[in-house]
Amino acid sequence: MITSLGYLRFETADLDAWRTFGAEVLGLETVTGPDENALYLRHDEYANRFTFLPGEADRLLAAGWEVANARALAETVERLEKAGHTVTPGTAEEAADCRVEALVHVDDPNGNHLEIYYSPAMNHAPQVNPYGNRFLAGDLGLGHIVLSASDIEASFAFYTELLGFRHRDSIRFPAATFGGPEGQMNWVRFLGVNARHHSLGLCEMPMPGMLLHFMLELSSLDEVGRGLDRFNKAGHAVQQSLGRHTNDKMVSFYAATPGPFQVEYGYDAILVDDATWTVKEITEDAYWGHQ
Ligand SMILES: Cc1ccc(O)c(O)c1CC[C@@H]1C(=O)CC[C@]2(C)C(=O)CC[C@@H]12
Ligand SMILES: [Fe+2]
Repeated sequence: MITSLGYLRFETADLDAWRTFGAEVLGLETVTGPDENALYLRHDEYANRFTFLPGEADRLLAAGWEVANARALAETVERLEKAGHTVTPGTAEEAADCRVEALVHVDDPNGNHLEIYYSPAMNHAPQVNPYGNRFLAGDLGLGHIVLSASDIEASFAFYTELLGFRHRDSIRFPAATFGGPEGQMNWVRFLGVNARHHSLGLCEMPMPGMLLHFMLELSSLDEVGRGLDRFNKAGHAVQQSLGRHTNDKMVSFYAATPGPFQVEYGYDAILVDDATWTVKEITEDAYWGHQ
């Protein structure tokens, strides 16, 4: 059973752009790591939350998902293999690079690559950033990601039945918005693994699985507002204006990154109690804003 979204690893054709964007716009802390050609960033006590490796393209290489301990990892591997998925152990070098004790590799049914790990290294030096940002992460995980899935049923079953993700809510949107057939409605499904409302969104789209956005949560409206100023000043176009979501109640905006996906920068999301939560369908993505 997955307990949180732990890390993201990217390939990038423009490491310098991410170096500047990560530190100066997102307000993350640049940290050192084993590969001197890579860029490492963090925003809480976890030693490594974001790794960028120089390469040909800009894409998410892996989402790292945490389990409680070695036993939980072994049980998860067994469940995946029993269901017919190929699970490959990570090497010692990969674990060292991700700052975890051990990890395994597996693909979801739409080709999004996951790593499942236990025992992330902590960095106990105070997290420093020039903007006084206090990111809400820790046990809630680094934030959330939204992935595309052409066969959303297969990915939904994979994450909920094999990895313990809980369905929180869904929204329908016209398939034509993203190149699908006229008149058809597609789903976005929101899944949680801890008190964060969603750690994963699955967006039904007729294309190979890829990252659509990742979300970072801050502690105040002013941190989001000052972020908005930095995005605008740095020329990272805001692509959806400030607004409040109807499901997790987060106030956020979406902006371009140096990659072909967006970042959502927000605050004020609710926490979910699994004991009392029931699945909903939301029929608007925002109470206001997000234009
Ligand atoms: C509706 C919603 C609630 C919480 C979130 O964190 C969140 O990112 C969203 C937006 C989901 C959003 C959508 O509803 C329509 C299709 C969208 C725009 C995408 O292509 C990615 C995000 C999707
Ligand atoms: Fe989001």
